[in-house]
Amino acid sequence: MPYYSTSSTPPLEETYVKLPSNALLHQQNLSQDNTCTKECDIPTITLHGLTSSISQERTKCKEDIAKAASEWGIFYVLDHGISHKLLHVMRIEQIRLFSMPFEKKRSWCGLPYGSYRWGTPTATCQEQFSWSEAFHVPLSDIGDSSEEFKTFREVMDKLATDMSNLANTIARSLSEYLGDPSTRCITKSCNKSTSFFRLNHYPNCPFSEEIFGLVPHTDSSYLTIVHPDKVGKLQLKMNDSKWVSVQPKPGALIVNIGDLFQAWSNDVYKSVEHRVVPRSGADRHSIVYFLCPSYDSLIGSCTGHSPIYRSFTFGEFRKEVDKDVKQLGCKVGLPRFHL
Ligand SMILES: O=C(O)CCC(=O)C(=O)O
Ligand SMILES: [Fe+2]
Repeated sequence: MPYYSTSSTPPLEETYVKLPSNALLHQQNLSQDNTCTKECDIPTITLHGLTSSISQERTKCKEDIAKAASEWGIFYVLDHGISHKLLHVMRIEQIRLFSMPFEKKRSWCGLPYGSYRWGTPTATCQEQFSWSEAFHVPLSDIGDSSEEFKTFREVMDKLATDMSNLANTIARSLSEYLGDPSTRCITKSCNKSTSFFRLNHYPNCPFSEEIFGLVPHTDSSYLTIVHPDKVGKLQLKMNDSKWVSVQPKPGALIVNIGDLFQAWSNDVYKSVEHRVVPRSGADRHSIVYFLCPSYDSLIGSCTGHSPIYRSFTFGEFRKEVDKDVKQLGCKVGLPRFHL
């Protein structure tokens, strides 16, 4: 019987050690300049300001969000309106899901077929491998109606509604700040059924010094909302190419700008490159909501003149990303659409 058939852990180690190491990528990833040396205090936005009865406070909050999105591409939000109890219950369901036998997770687990991913099937070397497993849950289809996943579905559905409202509130604020009449297009084209959740699990890793939990990437969304657990390990790339770590902040969610907002805003808002490093001695979990439009939605520049990227549909973008990942082992993303 293969060792993993009754274990919940996917065969990450067997797969990783069989891959060759790429000396050049290894050097780039782990060189002195690239090593994460410090913690970073990203901006914190208290969202209460957006609904204040005082107009100056609403304007100030909008400005703060836009400033954080353009200078950092990532920020904490407090007063986000998502119940801590709901997030806690979701976390319990998440841990229960990942603790199921690997074979069960792989084969079905009550979610749409293909929701479960582990490692990096397209990796051609160790440096492209992610030491993690994930469930991608499209919100149009939260899974079958079996009794075993009833609570999971109910909690996920409630959280999806709340996350969708939060994501749309932030997206609306960011787009209104740039003052474009097409503002409504963003929030109109993104709804609960076009966005998705990713539940991430980073198992305890014996090679934590030399491997990624999630390889460096930008998100292919308008924006992303992350609910990390207490284990840090999320890192972002600063303008000087140095990696810094973003610690979880009690009560806060982390919002990061994705590629679509960067394209739409003509590079005003930054889709920040980030990665997760695994930890030896502890597992890590995160719940991630990606605000995405329907595949046929056109992403054009809001400025209308001197656009940096050609217009593209979200479907086209995803297709390009999938092709690059298959052929090159990594995503190219927005540079493919540069004019
Ligand atoms: O686990 C995290 O903190 C971040 C996950 C992430 O970047 C992603 O799922 O795209
Ligand atoms: Fe990400």
